[in-house]
Amino acid sequence: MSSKKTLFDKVWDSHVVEHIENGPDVLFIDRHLVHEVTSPVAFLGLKNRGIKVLHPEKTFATADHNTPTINQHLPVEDPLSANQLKALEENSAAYGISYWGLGHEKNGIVHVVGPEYGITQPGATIVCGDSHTSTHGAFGAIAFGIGTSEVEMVLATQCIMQTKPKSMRINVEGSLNRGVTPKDVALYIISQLTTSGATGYFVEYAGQVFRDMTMEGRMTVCNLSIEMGARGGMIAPDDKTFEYVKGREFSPKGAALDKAMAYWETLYTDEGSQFDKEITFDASNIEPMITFGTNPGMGIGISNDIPNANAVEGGAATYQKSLQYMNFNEGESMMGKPIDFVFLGSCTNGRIEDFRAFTSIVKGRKKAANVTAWLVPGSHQVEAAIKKEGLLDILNEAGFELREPGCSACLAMNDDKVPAGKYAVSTSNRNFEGRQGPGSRTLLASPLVAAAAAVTGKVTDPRELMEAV
Ligand SMILES: CC(C)[C@@](O)(CC(=O)O)C(=O)O
Ligand code: SF4
Repeated sequence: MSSKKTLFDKVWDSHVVEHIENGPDVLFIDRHLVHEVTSPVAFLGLKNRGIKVLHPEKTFATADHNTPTINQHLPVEDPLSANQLKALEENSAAYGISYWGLGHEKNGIVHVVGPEYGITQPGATIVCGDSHTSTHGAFGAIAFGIGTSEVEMVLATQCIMQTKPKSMRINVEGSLNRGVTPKDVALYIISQLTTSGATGYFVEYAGQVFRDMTMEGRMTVCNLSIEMGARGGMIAPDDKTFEYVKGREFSPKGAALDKAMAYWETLYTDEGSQFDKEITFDASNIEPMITFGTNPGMGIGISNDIPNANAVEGGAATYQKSLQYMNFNEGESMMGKPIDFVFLGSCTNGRIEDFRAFTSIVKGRKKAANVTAWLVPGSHQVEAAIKKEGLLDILNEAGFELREPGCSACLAMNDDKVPAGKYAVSTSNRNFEGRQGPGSRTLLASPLVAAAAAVTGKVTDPRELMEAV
């Protein structure tokens, strides 16, 4: 048995409380993030069994899915949303869990505020009743989504039973071309692997492209791991990671930080470690991406034409159904297709870096008259940074308004829904049928592509609008 270990092995093995013979491992969970959608039934389970939350100090709740993104100071009108939010507030109070509800200065999308407040740390195990929990892997944590019954298990025991996934390393070597963002890297990888290409694996992203990325960019990539079926995704922590984490409210300080750093600096894959699967891509092959179908794997480089059915895994019938829903045809170019909505936000691309990118394109231009644009910061910290950096003035000048934090139009669980038949260029992570509202048609893309569409009113290559370098 080789003593060489992958990053994933190191973190996983250091959290195994018990191994069940021919069964799963029992993992200790360092941080448990909670939101209003997948927690009510879990808390009810605790109540029915008369047990309490074992580690409330390791559990953090925020409201994000059902929240309106305007007039958050007013009562929530939608009765279902109001009930969900009220239940989370009451459960958090009953079980002694910190709750960042509507109007709280720390409120925001769960996968945005976790890192912002230092809850997310290298080498930790982090779970949430949400498949985009993989976001936190950007810090070298093992972070993954769990179901409601597992939420209850973690609340009660701070542990979870998990079968160890296989390990995959995805390398992207070289440097990104102009106009290519971390979102494009992720959509490109998913288009190559398909939505099931990493099923059963936990992925480590490695190579120059990820080393060169900011923490926000790394979070975007890890966030999308689930969209190729992976259990999670992670990137080895480095000085960029440590600088991001240090000084945040819940990150270690003083001697505790020195101790943590000693552990964090061991978090890398040993030279010569073996992965169950390893794939390498060349960054020079990646251009701005856009999806044309109804799963995140149905993406193409923006200058390419929609591929024909037999070129696509999953069968011609499924593919045709998808094109029918989108009212697109094989062989068509995406460029120039008229769009109706633009959504900048979500746990994938709702951070300050995303608003900087969007603003860089719309600066000095005007929102297209036929476009409804929703610009939704991932948190109040992002909102404050947008204002502090003067981005809001530029956005307002271009005809855009900034909303208040929340999941918003990423999914149709709040007031922000895209009407049936309308096309939305969206910086979120899912383009399933009806994801943004019944009959809505989602084109997943980067903040640059979203901005280019917002000012032209149609699918546009952002490189045509970028300052010549
Ligand atoms: C549906 C919602 C709760 C969710 O956050 C769930 C998830 O990501 O698992 C999503 O974005 O699909
Ligand atoms: S922003 Fe979208 S993907 Fe992320 S947690 Fe909210 S609903 Fe889920």
